[in-house]
Amino acid sequence: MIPPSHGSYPSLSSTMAKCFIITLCFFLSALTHSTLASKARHFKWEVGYMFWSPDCVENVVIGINGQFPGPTILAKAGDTIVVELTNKLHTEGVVIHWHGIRQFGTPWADGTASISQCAINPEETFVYRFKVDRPGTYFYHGHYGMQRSAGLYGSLIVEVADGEKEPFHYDGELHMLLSDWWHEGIHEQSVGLSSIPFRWIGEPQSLLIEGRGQYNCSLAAHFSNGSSTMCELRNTQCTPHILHVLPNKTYRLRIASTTALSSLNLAIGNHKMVVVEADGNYVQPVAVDDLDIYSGESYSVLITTDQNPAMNYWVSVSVRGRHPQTPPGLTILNYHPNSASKLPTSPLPISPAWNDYNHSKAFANKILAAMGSPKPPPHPDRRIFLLNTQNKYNGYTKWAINNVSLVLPATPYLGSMKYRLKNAFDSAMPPDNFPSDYDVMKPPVNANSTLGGGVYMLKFNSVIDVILQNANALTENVSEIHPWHLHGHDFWVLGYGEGKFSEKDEKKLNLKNPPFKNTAVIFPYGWTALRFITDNPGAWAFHCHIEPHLHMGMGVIFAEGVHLIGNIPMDALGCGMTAKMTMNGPNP
Ligand SMILES: O=C1O[C@H]([C@@H](O)CO)C(O)=C1O
Repeated sequence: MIPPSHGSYPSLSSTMAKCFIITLCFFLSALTHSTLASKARHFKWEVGYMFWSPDCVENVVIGINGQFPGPTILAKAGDTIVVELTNKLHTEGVVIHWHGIRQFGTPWADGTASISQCAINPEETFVYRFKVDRPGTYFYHGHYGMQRSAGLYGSLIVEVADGEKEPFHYDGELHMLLSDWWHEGIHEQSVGLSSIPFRWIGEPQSLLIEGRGQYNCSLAAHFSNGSSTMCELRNTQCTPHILHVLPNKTYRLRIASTTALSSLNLAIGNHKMVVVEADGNYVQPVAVDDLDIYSGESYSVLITTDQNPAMNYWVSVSVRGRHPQTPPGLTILNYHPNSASKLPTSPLPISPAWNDYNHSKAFANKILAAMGSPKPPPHPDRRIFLLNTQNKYNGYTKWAINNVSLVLPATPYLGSMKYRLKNAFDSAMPPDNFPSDYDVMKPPVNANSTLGGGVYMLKFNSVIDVILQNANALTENVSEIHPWHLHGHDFWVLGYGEGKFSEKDEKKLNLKNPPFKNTAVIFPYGWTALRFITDNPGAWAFHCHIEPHLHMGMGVIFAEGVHLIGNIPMDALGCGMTAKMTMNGPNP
């Protein structure tokens, strides 16, 4: 018998006690596992370019496992998602962001190139492993360059855990992932954005519903003035995604927008929608005729199929907030047993005028937290004002926040902060405010911005307010919509207001039942007030979800408690100074 290397043999009684404890622990852990049967869901994905006709015109898209949009992930709250992602793009890197998933304890799986990880090189595999802790309607998308615009996206639906119930009833579920589509490829688009003279991407050619649109033809041809032809709809990649329903049932329609640019309005002929969820959080049920959805947002609505069952009905998605040059995206609510090809005889449902901002504001103000939702703390520890302006830098057109246009570093923030690498990014903390005499109603007096990659270092477990302040763009009388998305957290949307935020607006803030969201819009010439708690150690992007705007610098980086994070997987560190560090050891 081999003697123990040190100490004496344990006594019989202590062995028995340990054995008892171990058995008990084993028993308890088995019990916990069986009652909370959370599951790991494994996926193997290959991301690559492929020919595809999203709107009946052949183009190049980024697909996953040969599919566009990418596969839908269905999970239950508490599950662990494991995606082994292999980059088959051949000549460019890739990452995937899991939009709305907070990544508690796994900040390196947030899928943001230069922020949470190094882009995955061609032929390399990166494993995203993270928990979906909360039921809701989510999606995923590329977060490198403009790969989201190229079609790198899909749905991520998290159902309630086994044994749990949703706070509302429904008989069936329908999905609508919304996007916008350009015939010009993303390389031409992004070169245009960073050229002198500036070349804007323009409005999309088509709006897509579940990756399907119809260019140069119309499903509703018989309602237009005869100039557009009927679309060829059978068995093509652009065949509309029909919503099949039975009469007299209630359906949960999960809607998410991953548009690159467009703000959208959704309406269903003859059917009201009852909004019950926004960005993965329950809201006070509210009935609406049409619904605004900005890029980065998701909603669930309930619809009741109580209309004439002999008919089918239009589902229509149209552009708001920008002068539309894109026809509405259409599909059909198909009552069984009608044929899906039986087109509705009623005209398209009425969408509000693209610039009816009062309509949009009224909708935004109707979205309130469901009863029993967590309330915001009464006061912030720190308030950050972020002025959104369109600027110039050396003749290039940019977007800037407090006059700083974001440029991402070669080494992802998360790694350089965790390992305290010197000079890995801009050490200057960006400003918490902008000059008090700045006139938000006029183009910038001095349009020159600076470039920066500094970080807002936030105290861990503190309450942060962000006042997003919109302003006039470079052209007079133009102020645009920007939907802002926060990674790693939800925030309370305390309110929307007009003009420049001032002290008197303080009392307008809703501290009673503000919705908890991850994306919130700023209206032209307005402000939006947000509050969140820095409870998630990591480095997190906060940015305009309009992809070309982010590409032009419209974002900031927040970081909190990075010293508390666990070991970052090596595969996330293979670039910049973290790559050197893994070869040579950290800086002294
Ligand atoms: O960033 C943008 O640039 C154009 C325009 O401002 C200049 O062409 C536009 O509409 C944007 O949203």
